[in-house]
Amino acid sequence: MARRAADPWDGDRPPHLPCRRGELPEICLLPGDPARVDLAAEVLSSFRVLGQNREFRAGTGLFDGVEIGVCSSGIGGPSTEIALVELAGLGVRTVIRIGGMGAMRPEIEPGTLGIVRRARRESGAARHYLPDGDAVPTPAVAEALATAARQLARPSRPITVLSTDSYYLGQGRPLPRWEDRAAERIREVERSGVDGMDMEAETVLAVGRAVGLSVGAVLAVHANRATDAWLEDYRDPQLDVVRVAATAATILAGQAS
Ligand SMILES: O=P(O)(O)O[C@H]1O[C@H](CO)[C@@H](O)[C@H]1O
Ligand SMILES: O=c1cc[nH]c(=O)[nH]1
Repeated sequence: MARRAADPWDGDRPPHLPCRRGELPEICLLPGDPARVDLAAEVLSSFRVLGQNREFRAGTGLFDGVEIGVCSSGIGGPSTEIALVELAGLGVRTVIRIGGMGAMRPEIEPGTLGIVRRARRESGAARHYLPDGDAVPTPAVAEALATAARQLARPSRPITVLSTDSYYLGQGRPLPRWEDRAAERIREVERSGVDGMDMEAETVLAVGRAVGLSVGAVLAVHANRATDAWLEDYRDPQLDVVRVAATAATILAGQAS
C-alpha cells in the first residue's frame, strides 16, 4: 500500500528511526552522538544494534534485568523532534537524554554530571509544541536520576541548561569577523544565569512531554566556557551518564511494577 505524505510510516516502521514497533522497550536513552549507542554496550548486557539511518542509531540491552533501548537523536532540535515523535509512535514511554554540555560557571568542572531541572528555550522545533516558558522534566524521572547518581556515589548537581540551535556563534564561540558578536553573546548567556549550554535538552523535555512521554536529562560537562577548559578524555563521563540513566531506568521500572 502506498505511504501517506501526512504520516509516512511503512506499516510498523517509521520513516526515520531504524526499527519497528515492538523492538524498543518502554524506556529509551537518547544520546546526541550515535557513537554513544555503542558505548552503551559497555554498560548494558546482551546489547544488540537494531540499525542506523542518518544520525539515528538504535540498540537495546539489559541492565539489572530491565530492558533498555538506546537511540541517538543527532545534533539539535529538528532531528531530536523526529526521534521523540517516532519513539512515542514505536511504543516508548520514557526517554532520558544522555548528553554533553558546556558549563558556564567556573566551579562546574569538566567531567561533572548535571541533572537537568529546567531548560531555557531557543530551539525552533520545540516552539511548535511549547510556545512559552522553560521546559521541565517529568518530576519522577529527574528524581530517579538524582537517586541513581547517589546510589552510584557519582557526584551530580541540579542544573538549568540553555539549549541552543547553534554550536558556534550561538554559544559565543569566536569566529573570524564575528569576535565582537561572540563576546556579546557569551556575556548574554552569563547574565541569563544558566549553568550550561547544550543543543537538545529543551527539545527532549518540551516535545517529549507534549507527545506523552515521561522525560529527563543527565548531561556530562565536556567543556567549561568560563575557564576555557576542554576535557580531552571524555570517555568515563560518557559511561557515567549511561550508568546513571540506566540505574534511573531500573528505579522507574520498579515504581511502575
Ligand atoms: O553529547 P551530545 O549528546 O551529542 O550533545 C552535545 O554535543 C553536541 C555538540 O558537540 C550537541 O549535540 C550537544 O548538545
Ligand atoms: O561546549 C559544548 C560542549 C558540549 N555540548 C555543547 O553544546 N557545547
